[in-house]
Amino acid sequence: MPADYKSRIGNLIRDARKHRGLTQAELAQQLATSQSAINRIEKGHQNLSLEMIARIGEALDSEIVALGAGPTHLRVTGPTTLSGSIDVKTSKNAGVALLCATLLNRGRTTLRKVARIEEVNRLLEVLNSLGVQTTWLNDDNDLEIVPPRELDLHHVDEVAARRTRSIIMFLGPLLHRADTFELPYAGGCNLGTRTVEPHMTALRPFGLEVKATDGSYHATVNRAIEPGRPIVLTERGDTVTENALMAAALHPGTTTIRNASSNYMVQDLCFYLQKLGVTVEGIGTTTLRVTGLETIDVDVDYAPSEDPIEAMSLLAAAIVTNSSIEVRRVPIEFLEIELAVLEEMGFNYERSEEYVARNGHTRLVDLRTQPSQLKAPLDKIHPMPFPGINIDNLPFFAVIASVAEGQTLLHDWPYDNRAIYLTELNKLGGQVKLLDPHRVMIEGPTSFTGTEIVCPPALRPAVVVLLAMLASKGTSVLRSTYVIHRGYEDLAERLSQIGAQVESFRDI
Ligand SMILES: CC(=O)N[C@H]1[C@@H](OP(=O)(O)OP(=O)(O)OC[C@H]2O[C@@H](n3ccc(=O)[nH]c3=O)[C@H](O)[C@@H]2O)O[C@H](CO)[C@@H](O)[C@@H]1O
Ligand SMILES: C=C(OP(=O)(O)O)C(=O)O
Repeated sequence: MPADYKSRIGNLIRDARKHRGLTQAELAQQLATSQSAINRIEKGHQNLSLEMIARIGEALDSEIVALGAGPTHLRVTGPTTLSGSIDVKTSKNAGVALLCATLLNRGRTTLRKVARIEEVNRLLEVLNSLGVQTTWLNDDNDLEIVPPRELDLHHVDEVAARRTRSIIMFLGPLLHRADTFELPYAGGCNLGTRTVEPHMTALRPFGLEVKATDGSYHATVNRAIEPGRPIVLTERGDTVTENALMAAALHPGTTTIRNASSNYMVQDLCFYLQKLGVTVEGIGTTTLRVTGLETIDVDVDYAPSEDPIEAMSLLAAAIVTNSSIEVRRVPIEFLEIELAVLEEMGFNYERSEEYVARNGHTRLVDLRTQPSQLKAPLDKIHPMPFPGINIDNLPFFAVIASVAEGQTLLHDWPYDNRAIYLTELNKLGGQVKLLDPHRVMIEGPTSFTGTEIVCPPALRPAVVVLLAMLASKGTSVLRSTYVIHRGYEDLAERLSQIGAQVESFRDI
């Protein structure tokens, strides 16, 4: 094995091990070898058998070398200047909430222009395993969902379910369909502990009890219990609010939900529930009043709105490459604060008149970015539940701050284990210092230089690395991009259409 191959494989193994949060000694123990052997492997000083590479890949849940239909990677040549126009697609988070909500309806739901992403694919697999028929109708990604008369809750596709966090949103609708059921544990990005306790607070008033054992949630429903007073959420979480809304939608009577999230995906869900005939008042506020129905059996058509996080990603792509592009169909009401901060940092852009999204409610604009000289903001940047900087948009400020003059402090208070992935930018020449698990200090401006990086196991930080690669001099390789496909449809292809040099490949 030539030396540079050994050190490349060693680097991949070291990165994958660190992403899994393992020490060399812990990995060594799993492989029944010594810490010094792992150290030699990672330094590229050790010949490796194919069998050993496969065992390491298994221990790290990351294929180091794949054959045939293995993971996809991206090769990026930079630095790039982007040009032209790009449309924002509909959101992952509304898409998954709406798919779960179709379980409330015995009739047919048609969802328009659904984001065709892996997160949606996993949920479709789970729905199919329950007997739900789902059909992509055309190239516009319109999706038809027809539930069976009786759901088959005994053959849940566990493999698919464990790869998505959204499975947790089956609890709200399913508690009306069965007295007992089991669901596999929720998966998704590796962002630190995210407990289900807030969901229990929201759903206990509907008689739901959940015991977590053997990798599954065992749910039982006591029909004698009904919400007697307002449900007060302990966290203003998006999926928690959605679970409470879905439980309330099939509860005849009025349920009040306080400390509700008023974020974009929650609003899309509320508009869909209204189409189902459910009364929802207070949309866009933190108090929702839902008057549910005994049964719902209607054929409905709904078009979820555009994704503010994808819009932010595309703006960040333009900013980091200092490009003038038009980003169309931006849901401006969910990006206003991000834009205000960017303006403070010196970002120039033009906005079109507002127009209404296909859901008939969300306000959209087209934005034309202009090359701008950015400076660090005076204050730290931190997210808040809506209306605030979106929690999922915070990581994009890391790559934006990297091209701004001065020091920027990002405070990711909600997630215990996400800020660390932003230090991946250092491999491209960035200066991102982890101050503690929640805070990074970024020093700019940076001239990025291309290199090879394994996608961190978190969607937004992985895209942040990709965007920095667009701005990096030379060739970069981003490995194992499934995590990006969880949330973005054809991102590499769409970036290529506006001038990026990105190609997708697999190992042979
Ligand atoms: C499918 C979907 O819609 N996913 C979104 C949803 O996930 P989801 O609703 O599952 O988010 P969580 O409930 O896990 O909340 C995210 C993190 O924020 C913390 N937290 C949240 C709210 C709060 O008031 N206080 C608090 O501390 C939680 O403890 C957790 O660590 O909301 C997250 C936060 O907007 C987004 O990152 C996800 O993209
Ligand atoms: C954290 C995210 O999503 P999820 O809740 O699906 O992991 C995200 O969209 O950035």
